[in-house]
Amino acid sequence: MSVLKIKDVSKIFAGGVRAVENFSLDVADGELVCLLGPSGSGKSTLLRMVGGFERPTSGEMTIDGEDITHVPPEKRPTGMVFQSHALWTHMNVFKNLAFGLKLRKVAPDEIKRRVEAVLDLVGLNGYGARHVAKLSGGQQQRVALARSLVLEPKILLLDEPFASLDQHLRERLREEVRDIQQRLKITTLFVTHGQDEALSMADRIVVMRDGKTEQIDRPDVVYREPRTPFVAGFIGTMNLIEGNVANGMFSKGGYSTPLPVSDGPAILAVRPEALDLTVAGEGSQGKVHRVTDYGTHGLVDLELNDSTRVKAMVSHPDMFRAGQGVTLSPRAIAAYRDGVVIHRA
Ligand SMILES: Nc1ncnc2c1ncn2[C@@H]1O[C@H](COP(=O)(O)OP(=O)(O)OP(=O)(O)O)[C@@H](O)[C@H]1O
Repeated sequence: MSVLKIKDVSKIFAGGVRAVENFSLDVADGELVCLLGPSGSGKSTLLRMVGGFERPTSGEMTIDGEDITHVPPEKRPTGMVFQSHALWTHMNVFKNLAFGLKLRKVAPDEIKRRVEAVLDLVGLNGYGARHVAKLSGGQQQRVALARSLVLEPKILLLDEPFASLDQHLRERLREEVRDIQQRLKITTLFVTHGQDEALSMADRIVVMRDGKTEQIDRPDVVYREPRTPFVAGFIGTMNLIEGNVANGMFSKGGYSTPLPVSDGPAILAVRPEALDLTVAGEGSQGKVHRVTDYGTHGLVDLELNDSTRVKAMVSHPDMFRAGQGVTLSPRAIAAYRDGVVIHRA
């Protein structure tokens, strides 16, 4: 059953910036949905509208069937964790967490119980008396998460909460947050522009571009069946080869492959891991430009005859060297025309 319903929501800022346009999404109970997209695609604006920090220009939002479109943030059953965590640095951890509960007139012993439980949940057991300013970046971000969770929101809103942390810590916190989210079964909207984050955490991903939805699907589906060339190029590494189709053959720079679609321009999409290379003298379709050995696998950068660059993942990089001619055999392809998929095999 869906808890959060966003229906035809738009936000046009003063000056005419269309940050979000006719956006609709239903989020199921306990689901974690990632809003993924490049900078400026409207992710934060959308999240802020759900949290009540920004007013939609049009459209409506409901939580458990109740219209929240114009309800102020503090009256919504949502908890938001911002990129810059905005903790009260003059207070200790306990006071940071207790503050919201006090405002809600929760009894002191109940406050103590809830704060301790949530500190335990985020791995900060015993940190209550510590001053926030004396904590590491990762610990501060855990306190920020705890401060939202202690109010037991129906919906947790996370706006790039790990953006300021180093890669290693980011990966650890990502796993911790996913664990906590699944343990509490808390419905969560998570903004990120990191595809790894979205692919590893989300039940579903919303790929956004220019304030609009490009695709809403499970991570594996977004990866394997991107609906548009934009999604194909944004998620993971993808070769997007712009060429032409004539009589059922796609060609580009000396490379050609059967493609059963009508004549005209097409973009061929092939993942590096789905492209087999064979060393060939005569009749080669491309030339090896560079080989990188990553130990577990290799990556071959090659050039088609017209200088189009293509990447292929290989299991034996030592079989290839710069300057060699190769032929290309894709094992899985998709083709796009006019921004939509026209063929998949
Ligand atoms: N208060 C504002 N006034 C005017 N324009 C704004 C305002 N806030 C955001 N915008 C514009 O709305 C668009 C969407 O911005 P938003 O911050 O939602 O994108 P985003 O996808 O979250 O980007 P990022 O990943 O960089 O945070 C951008 O063009 C931005 O410049």
